[in-house]
Amino acid sequence: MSVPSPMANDSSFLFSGIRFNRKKFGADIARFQKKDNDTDSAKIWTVAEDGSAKTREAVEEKTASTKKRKRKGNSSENVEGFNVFRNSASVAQSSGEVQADQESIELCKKKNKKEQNRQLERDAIFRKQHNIHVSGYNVPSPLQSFDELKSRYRCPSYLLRNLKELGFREPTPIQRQTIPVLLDGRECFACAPTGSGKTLAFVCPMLMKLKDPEKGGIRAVILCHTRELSAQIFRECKKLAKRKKFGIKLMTKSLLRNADFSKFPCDILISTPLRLRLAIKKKKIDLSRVEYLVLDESDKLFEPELFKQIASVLKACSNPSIIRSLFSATLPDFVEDRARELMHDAVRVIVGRKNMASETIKQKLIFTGSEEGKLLAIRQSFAESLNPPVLVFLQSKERAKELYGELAFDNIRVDVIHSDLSEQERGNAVDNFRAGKTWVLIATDVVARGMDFKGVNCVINYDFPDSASAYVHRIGRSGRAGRSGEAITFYTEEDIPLLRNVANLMAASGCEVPPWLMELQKKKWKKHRPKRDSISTKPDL
Ligand SMILES: Nc1ncnc2c1ncn2[C@@H]1O[C@H](COP(=O)(O)OP(=O)(O)OP(=O)(O)O)[C@@H](O)[C@H]1O
Repeated sequence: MSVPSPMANDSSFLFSGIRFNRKKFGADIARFQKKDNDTDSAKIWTVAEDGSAKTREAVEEKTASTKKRKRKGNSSENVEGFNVFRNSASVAQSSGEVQADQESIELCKKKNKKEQNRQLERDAIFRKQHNIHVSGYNVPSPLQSFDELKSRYRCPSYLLRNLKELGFREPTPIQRQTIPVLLDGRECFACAPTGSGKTLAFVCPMLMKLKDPEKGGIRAVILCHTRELSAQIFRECKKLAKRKKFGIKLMTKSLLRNADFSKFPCDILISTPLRLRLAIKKKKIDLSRVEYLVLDESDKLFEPELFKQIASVLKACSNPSIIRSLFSATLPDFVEDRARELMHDAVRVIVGRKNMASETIKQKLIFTGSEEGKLLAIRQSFAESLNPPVLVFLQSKERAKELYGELAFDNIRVDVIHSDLSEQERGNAVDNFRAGKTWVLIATDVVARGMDFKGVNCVINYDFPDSASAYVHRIGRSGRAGRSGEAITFYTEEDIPLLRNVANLMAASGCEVPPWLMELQKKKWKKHRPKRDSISTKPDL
């Protein structure tokens, strides 16, 4: 079939292969030309640089010169071009013309379909290589590289430069898939291992979508469960937004107390649910313009004690075109169910297997017999080979304080973090650990999730974790961003019923587990916080 040049007559190329009586339908041609010179329908078929006729999409892909358009609508747009003309009452095409017309549409559809299928195959292979699993309608292709952010999505150069300066050469699997999903305006819930770059996976598309700073209210909200994690995400946002004057705010105690939220220009607000709920209730903060909402560590946020606060934030974010996304390294079924209820047409993205520990962590179980045995074991381990930074987790703040009391006088730089400390003290503990001033940080689960302490060599579960997700998140403070790490879990008699559960998690992430452990009976996790003997060796006063 020959393709007339689009230059000869603006409408002629629409009817390639059709004999058309121009004299008879002159009036309609004139009307059509006038109206649709610039519409999508008039540009469905165009001539590529090599002179061949291609769909608009194919040419755009090749030259990457025009702005991204919604793919969804393309096929209907194709047909619409013809419909506009056909519906004109004055047109009465002969049956031959109609047939040729339809053949041309069919051919075009077939070509499109073939190319779409090929792309789907390429995407499936690429996802398999990167262990990405998706479900949902019409999931966009994963990113091959950060450069594709520019060619496919016109990523501004400040952001590409910042990515480069931060040393991010290749997107991680979760970034490869969720960035295009969010840039396509789709809601999503995502699960990927600890330390796999989920923060960038939601901050990068958010900055791209916000485009430029504005002063008309709060445009994006990131919620996470602790102040420490909020502060960390705030810093990451600032680094990624460098050279662009976005209003990025952290909901601190003083902001909550002093800010006039009626005049609050803010592009991105990062907060814990509790503080944002207080701001909604007491300060009447307006979230009705929020376009993007991220729930980080979403499974934690959906737990009963935080859900009430989350619910009031979700309600206040009343913009009907809001894009919401959920991220975590653990995604229990009840959170998936909630996500499906909450979101429209959401895409589900899982990297690796759901709820799995990172494969870069060497995991060990040590039987210590008693509380005394634990203290002996940790001292011995530090004496033999203390390789800081080391994080030690305990099941309660009381026990964290007790262990700190024991180790503070050994010759190691040790600190403690728990919820009884002030915001300032907690911040200092985190900063000193990050700066290498503290070698061993004793902690409760307050820093078990999300915290990115670079280069933690070893995590010690002094007290057995209280759930599978606690285990995955705690040990995930080491072995981040592809680095290797180590995790040691002490156990006593009280923990034996749940030993098999941890053994399963270890085996699933590729660790060697003694066969006898795999033969133990599996028990359903319940909040596992047995009453333990005191750690303190000092006599009671
Ligand atoms: N594309 C990338 N290339 C190299 N490093 C990256 C890349 N993206 C993020 N990182 C780095 O990986 C580390 C972990 O990232 P991040 O804290 O976002 O992990 P996460 O998946 O959110 O972990 P968690 O589940 O524990 O919250 C950070 O130090 C971050 O700077």
